[in-house]
Amino acid sequence: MEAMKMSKRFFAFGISACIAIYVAYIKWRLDSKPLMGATEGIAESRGDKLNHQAMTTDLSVFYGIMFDAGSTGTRIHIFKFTQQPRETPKLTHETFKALKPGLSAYADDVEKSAQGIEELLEVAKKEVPMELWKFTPLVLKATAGLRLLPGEKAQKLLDKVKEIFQASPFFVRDDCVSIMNGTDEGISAWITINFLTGRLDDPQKRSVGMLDLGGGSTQITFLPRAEETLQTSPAGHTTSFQMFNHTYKLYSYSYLGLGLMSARLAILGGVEGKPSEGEELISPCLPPGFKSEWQHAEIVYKIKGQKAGEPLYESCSNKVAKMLYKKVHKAEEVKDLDFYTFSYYYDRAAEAGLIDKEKGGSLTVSDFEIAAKYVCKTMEISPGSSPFLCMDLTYITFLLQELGFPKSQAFKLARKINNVETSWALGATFHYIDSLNRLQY
Ligand SMILES: O=c1[nH]cnc2c1ncn2[C@@H]1O[C@H](COP(=O)(O)OP(=O)(O)O)[C@@H](O)[C@H]1O
Ligand SMILES: [Ca+2]
Repeated sequence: MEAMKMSKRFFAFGISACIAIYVAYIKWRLDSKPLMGATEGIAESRGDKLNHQAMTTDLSVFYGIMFDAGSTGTRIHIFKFTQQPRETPKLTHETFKALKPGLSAYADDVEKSAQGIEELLEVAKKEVPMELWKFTPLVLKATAGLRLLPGEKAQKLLDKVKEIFQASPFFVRDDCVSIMNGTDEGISAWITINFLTGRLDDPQKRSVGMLDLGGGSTQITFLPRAEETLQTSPAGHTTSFQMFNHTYKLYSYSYLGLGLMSARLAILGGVEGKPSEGEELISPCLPPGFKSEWQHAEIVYKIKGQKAGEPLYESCSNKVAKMLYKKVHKAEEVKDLDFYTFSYYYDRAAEAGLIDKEKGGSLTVSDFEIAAKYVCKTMEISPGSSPFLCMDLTYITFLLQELGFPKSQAFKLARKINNVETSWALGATFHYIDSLNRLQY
């Protein structure tokens, strides 16, 4: 149902507007590569005649501000676009700043959420020239953290942010603050990665798939080549949208509760939103004899490792396999496609020393498995400084296989491409600017 509504919404962007904007994207991508990061020397239009409608006509410089209210943190992305008269816009720069914890951490003290939002807005004020503030769209989209909160609590947080946004000097519409649905999240990230890797200009060119592992939810999005994939997908796992005179039918699904932090809780045997009241959560994935506290979604849990028996990796994988049992749809086709992985896939690979923290790299499912076995083995002797690493790597190893990836499958891990964060934020900004442009017609 959600995906159906989503597809309609995407269609509702308007076919003509979509074609226009994506022709612009494609030309922009082609033109922008050499310009990435090189913003100096570009004349900035600062006249008072600037107005919102002029965004795609007269302006030589414009900006878009996207807040990502994730379950573990809030991040601002400030995108700078340049556009010469009668030419297509180019993405020339991104400014990024992240704060922890996520917005959902303030569910019981909404006023406290203001400080972080205001701090990030200050970054935008520094970055965007003052005379462009009132033409610069400001948007916040929340993901799993707010999806997992009771509706009323989430709404209060959104209302607070909206109040702050409306008092800001930026351009805000009524829809400036919202909870994004999981399919939009996956599609937006898919657009980002295919845009940044230059695959959006040619529908014949093989697109790449996208895997995002957040704190609360995880997404898989790809463009199936086999009709069978679409036909055999469960309801709600496919969606379509119009792009560059082409209808893209994507496989996109977001698993709420299978983000890494939510998965930890499930593996520990806890229930989201319910304190365990003095009771200890004992896990076969934690180092034997290890005892500590773990905070998740504002609740502090007492946690403990199970007594040594089986090797840690063995006992942990049994638990993880049970936790994931029948929760994830295996799409056969994924093994024939190239995928980029984001967020915690990247962070945990970097923490385990599998990739360079800055440069990223390429890894197979087996690499995660070998690292999991190695880390779990070392933890049998000493918990070390990352007591969750055995659990996290084991979970990633199993999740990837549950999603249908064979052990030999290689993934690309990139935090940034051309100095732009690989996240759903850029794709979602495209959509938003597109919807603003539509208002002109
Ligand atoms: O734009 C980004 N740049 C770098 N890392 C990001 C970005 N967005 C999310 N992450 C990473 O995502 C993970 C947390 O996911 P998040 O808090 O977004 O949960 P959610 O997507 O389930 O709401 C962390 O590893 C965080 O570093
Ligand atoms: Ca996220």
